[in-house]
Amino acid sequence: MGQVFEAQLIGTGLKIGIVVGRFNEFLTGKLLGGALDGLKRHGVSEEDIDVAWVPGAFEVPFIAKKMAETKTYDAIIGLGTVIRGSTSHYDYVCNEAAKGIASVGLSTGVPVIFGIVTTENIEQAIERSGTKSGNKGYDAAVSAIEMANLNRLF
Ligand SMILES: Nc1c(NC[C@H](O)[C@H](O)[C@H](O)CO)[nH]c(=O)[nH]c1=O
Ligand SMILES: CC(=O)[C@@H](O)COP(=O)(O)O
Repeated sequence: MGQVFEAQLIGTGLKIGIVVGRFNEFLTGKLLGGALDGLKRHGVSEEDIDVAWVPGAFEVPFIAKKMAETKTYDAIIGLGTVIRGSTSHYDYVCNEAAKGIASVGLSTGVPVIFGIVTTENIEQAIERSGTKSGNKGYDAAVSAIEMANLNRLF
């Protein structure tokens, strides 16, 4: 076997950008709280975390790209909550957010984490924002630390 690359979950010294959608703010605020908790518990200093609010999940990739292009962040976390309504709007917002986040990471070389909750209804969103299914913001923070450290190995 060749080398095995596996990163530590140690956030000391990492600089992290967070982009969070204001749409459904009563839930995205909880995701942001979870992300901040996850980063700080793993050693990221508060002054090394920058937060940018955008109107909704659709706009997350645009500002994530701006942040990534500064080359000052070790990883960027995109947070948002998209809840299906009665039209096709949901699909457009989710698809662009997912595609955009993936594309920013690949084009800039800075890991961008997909912390967008996409649900069929509000109950599912609440469950993933700090209640029975945990907090997807916290999970995104842990992924950001892992990817930032893994990225340094290549
Ligand atoms: N319906 C949701 C949206 N919609 C707004 C879009 O994200 C965007 O801000 C608007 O179309 C202007 O470009 N955003 C969410 O984050 N969550 C939703 O459920
Ligand atoms: C995901 C959304 O954009 C959603 O809030 C839109 O709801 P609707 O499809 O009922 O307009």
